[in-house]
Amino acid sequence: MFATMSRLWQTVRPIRFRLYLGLLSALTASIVALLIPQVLEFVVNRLETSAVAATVWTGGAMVMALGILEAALIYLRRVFAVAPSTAVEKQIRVRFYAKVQHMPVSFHDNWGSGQLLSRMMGDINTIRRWIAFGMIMAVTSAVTIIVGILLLMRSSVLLALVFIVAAIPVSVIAYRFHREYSVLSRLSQDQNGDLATTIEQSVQGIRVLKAFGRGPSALEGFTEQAEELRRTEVRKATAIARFDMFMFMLPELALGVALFLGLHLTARGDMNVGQLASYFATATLVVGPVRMLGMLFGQAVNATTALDRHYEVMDEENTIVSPEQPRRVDPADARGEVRMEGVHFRYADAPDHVQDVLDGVDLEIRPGETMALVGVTGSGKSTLLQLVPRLYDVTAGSISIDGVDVRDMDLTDLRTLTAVAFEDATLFSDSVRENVLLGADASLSEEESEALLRLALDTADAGFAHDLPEGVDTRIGEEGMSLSGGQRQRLALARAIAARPAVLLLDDPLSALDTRTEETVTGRLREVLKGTTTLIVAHRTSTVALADRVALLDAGTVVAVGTHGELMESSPRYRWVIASQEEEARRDRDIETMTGELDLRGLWTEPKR
Ligand SMILES: Nc1ncnc2c1ncn2[C@@H]1O[C@H](COP(=O)(O)OP(=O)(O)OP(=O)(O)O)[C@@H](O)[C@H]1O
Repeated sequence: MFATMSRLWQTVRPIRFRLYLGLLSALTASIVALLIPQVLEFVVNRLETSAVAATVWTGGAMVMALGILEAALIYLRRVFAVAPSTAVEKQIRVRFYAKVQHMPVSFHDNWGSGQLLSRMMGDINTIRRWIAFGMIMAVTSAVTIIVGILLLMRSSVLLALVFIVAAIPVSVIAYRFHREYSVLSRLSQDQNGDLATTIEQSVQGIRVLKAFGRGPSALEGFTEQAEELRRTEVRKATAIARFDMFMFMLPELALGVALFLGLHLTARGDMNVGQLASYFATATLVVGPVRMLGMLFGQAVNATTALDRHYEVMDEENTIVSPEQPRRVDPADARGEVRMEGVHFRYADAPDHVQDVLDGVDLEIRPGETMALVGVTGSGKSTLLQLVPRLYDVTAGSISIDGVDVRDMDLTDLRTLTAVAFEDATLFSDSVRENVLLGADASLSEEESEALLRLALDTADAGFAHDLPEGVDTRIGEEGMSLSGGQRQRLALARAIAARPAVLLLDDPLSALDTRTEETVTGRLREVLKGTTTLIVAHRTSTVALADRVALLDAGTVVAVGTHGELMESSPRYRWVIASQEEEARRDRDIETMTGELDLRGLWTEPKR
């Protein structure tokens, strides 16, 4: 806990001064509150010797003034602590977002999105509450208790000892509570993250769940997860309730014993009435922070857990970064020659006995050439494509563009040189324009951007965007208009084209298009892509036709390279892969026809007589 908290102390460095001021205000407010019993003692003792009215007036005015001062200081504590703590919260959140953004794809393969979401929202919120309130109040309560006990000693050492003795079981109970609650707090926050992942997956996969009638079983699974979290929360609440019970009971017991002893001492004349009154007023003020310390202890444990979870992500090492001294490649002068030499790759979670997905790939794509990548499903085509812009790094061998190893380039340069269109087209909740021009040169003038947008949409046969309710300014994506799979794919393709890269990487970008649209797009791509080196994963023979040459990927290596015609003649394996792809395409077409017939029958209704 202390190591984590001292790390937090480094994080709050920019607002430390204001936190000190907040702490000072809170401490002064507590001391002011502790002065009130001293006034009480003074008033009670003076009543016997001085004029009653004057003493009462003076005492009353002093208590009121101290009360107002205490309230003003509490206000100041909030002013000093709350605003800067929200600034730190924002800073922590932005850094977390930046970290998650910069981490390689392999990091995201391992982390559930719900876990990241709950760390980004819930945990950081807990940390902010600890900075703004918990941290200051924990110190203030501890100081109040210490000063309070010193004042109690001033009234009576014996009676103060009663309080000190009560602190022994409190610390034993607090230690045991800490051990139990830390485990429960971590469990609950992890379960919250898992629950968020489940919600996110169910919302994203709602169509699949509905289409396969898996809604009830998904609900069952979710209910079970929610029940587990509920059980953890109940265990947490029980632990807090038990701890709170002792934190309430022990000070009250101490007060009871002190009252018994105090009255006895006063009756014997060892203590005056003023001292007794002051003792009990101070004791009542000390009891508050003791109880609060219990609550704050729970908050400290929650904050430590939240911080540990936060730092777990922040401490993850980013393996895909720009080298310290990158070799500059000017995207404007790039020829786009791609060379792969002895490329090996295996996913981090692959079992030891499994062969590398890419097991020594050698391939050269000439400047301006369009190369199709063909292979059976799972042969590693998408994986190979992702190695070029370093979404993953090769585990051995090298990939170079224009003779420069991609790992020696600045990442921004590399990702300006390359653009990818994935099969699974991701669009953001933004306008068509913003989505398509996402990777476009930011220095283009408005007219140039417009022209580029038009060219990209035309090439990808995405002219439908102009007919949307607000044309290319129509908001699409999750919070906007829903588009069909083919429309989404065409926009993703337009986005890759608009980036005007030297190396274009297309992961089966036409799979959701019907044959006729695919032909149109293929023809236009041929024209526009003249001069752009293109590596295209092809599942359909019609896409292969787009390519100047084809590479056949099999068992982790490139086993044949040549034109489609050459390979059809020379490679039996290629003929077999193409034949299976055509068979698959024929089956898809049959299914399309069958669906059409079914639709017609469904739509046809008996005319009313
Ligand atoms: N993120 C990942 N983590 C672990 N293994 C993965 C990951 N992505 C893919 N794989 C595995 O790597 C192998 C190659 O997958 P890849 O997607 O590259 O094949 P592909 O040839 O593109 O397949 P398809 O034609 O079906 O798209 C597969 O066995 C797959 O299970």
